[in-house]
Parts: sequence; structure tokens; C-alpha cells
Amino acid sequence: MKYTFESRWATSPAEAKQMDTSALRAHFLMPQLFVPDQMSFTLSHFDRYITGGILPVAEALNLPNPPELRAEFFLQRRELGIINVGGPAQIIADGETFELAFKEALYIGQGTREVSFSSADPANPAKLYLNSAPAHHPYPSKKVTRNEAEVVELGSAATANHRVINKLLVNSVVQTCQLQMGMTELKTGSVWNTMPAHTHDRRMEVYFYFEVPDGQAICHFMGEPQETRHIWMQNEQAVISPNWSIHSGSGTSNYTFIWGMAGENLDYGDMDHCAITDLR
Ligand SMILES: O=C(O)C(=O)C[C@H](O)C(=O)CO
Ligand SMILES: [Zn+2]
Repeated sequence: MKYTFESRWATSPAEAKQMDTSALRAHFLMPQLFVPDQMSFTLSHFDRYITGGILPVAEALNLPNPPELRAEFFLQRRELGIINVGGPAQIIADGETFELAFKEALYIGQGTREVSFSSADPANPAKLYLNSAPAHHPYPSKKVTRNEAEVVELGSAATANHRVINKLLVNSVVQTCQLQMGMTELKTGSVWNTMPAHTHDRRMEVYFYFEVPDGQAICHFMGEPQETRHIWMQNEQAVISPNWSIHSGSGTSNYTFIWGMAGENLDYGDMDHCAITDLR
């Protein structure tokens, strides 16, 4: 078996409020996405969002058709977003070849039957972080380079949240059904992401932290704004953020993270901000 597939039930805020550390981690944390020559997928019942990691080393890996999807093929009723966080990758989608460098993104549209993933150099393998959401229209597959991203700079060094948001797979850049993905890079000395924090009842979200230096870690905050909990996270781990939850983190150093979301709309700015002094 070249892949693992796990399902996570959706949880209510009342249920999450009762959870201890290990229950929070079991429900929301995805601790290992990258295993050599393997693919890992976790389906959240929040918006039926799939989070995955593919690490092709010795051979090309093909997008599988997990029986849990009850589909003819993975993307029969889904769309896929990929951001490469490793060495150069080659992705072939129904015969079309895409070369994906570090921090480049690829959107693969609904209806694509065959997708294969390989590394250009096994000594520096590609690490393909992926998100997938249900889709009902076959938009064209499209690669998005860093230069094509919509870039927003937020925060300041004084409040330790100076960061650059690279909107890669958003509707100003590529047409998608409901998927949005991007990458936020924190400046040296800045450790807080998404502060002031927000919720968006219309969309769930997943955060994937990477470029966390050795020996450092991220304290990720979740929960209703007046009932927050935290999950300590390591490099290259991901966490599910329900639509009722804030999603914000502070690191013991700067780092980078990928955000991805799906749900009711494609409006990145549709957020309900929480005043910092109101958080509990
Ligand atoms: O640092 C930030 O702020 C973010 O990157 C926020 C995410 O993009 C987000 O939560 C979008 O809903
Ligand atoms: Zn958000």
C-alpha cells in the first residue's frame, strides 16, 4: 500500500471545550504527512476537506482512488491544490506535465483522471503538500509561480507579527470551485501569525507549518474566541481549524505556513476579526 487514508469526524465547540491535550491532538492535529515513497490523506468531515502529503523518492507515485471516496477516480467530484515544499517536482495530470519548484503551486481541476508525482532528484526529493475539496465544475489545471501570487504584507516588527501573505490559489489568480490556498512567511523576529485572530463561519481552514528551524516549535491556538485551546506543533505538521475556531499561532522562531480552506464562498476577506483583548 502506497498510501494511508484517515477520516476525522467534525466536532462541535461544546465537545472541543471538554477535550484534554491528547483528545485535541487526536481530533485536529495531522502529525506526519511526509513518509518516503508514500502518500498520506486525512479527510475532515468539515467541508469534506482532504489534507495530504506526497514524498516521491525512488519512484513516481500515482494519485490513488481510496474506496472511502466511492468514486471512479480521486478527482471525479473533487479539485486539488498542491504546494511544493521540497525539491523540484514533476506532476503529470492527464498527460500534461507541470514542473513545480520550491514554493510553487498547482491547481488540478475536477475530472482529471490520472495524476502522477515524481522528484527530479531523489537526493533532494519533492514534498508535495496538498488540499482537496468537493467540486462540481472542471476548471483548467494551472501552475501558479511565486511571481503570479497576490502578495499582501501585514503586521509589524513591534508587534512580532510582520509577515507576507502569498495568495497562490485564490480566485484573483486561478478559477477554482471552492478551494483557496496560500503561503504566509514570517519575517525574522516575528513569531505571531494571524494576530489579530479571526473566525469565518462560512469556511473551514487547515494550517500546515514548515520551515520551522530544528529545536523550535509552534504553539497553535484554536477554539472559540472566548474559549481558546492550544496545540504544540512541530515542523511539517498540519492542523484542522473548524469554521467556529480561531486559527493563529506563535512560534519560538519565525517560520512559514500554508493555509487552505473551502466552504460557502471564495471571499478571502470574509472574516470575523476578534479584538486581541477579547480573547480568552
Ligand atoms: O498570517 C495570516 O494572517 C494569515 O495567513 C491568515 C490566513 O491566510 C487565513 O486565516 C485566511 O483565512
Ligand atoms: Zn482564516
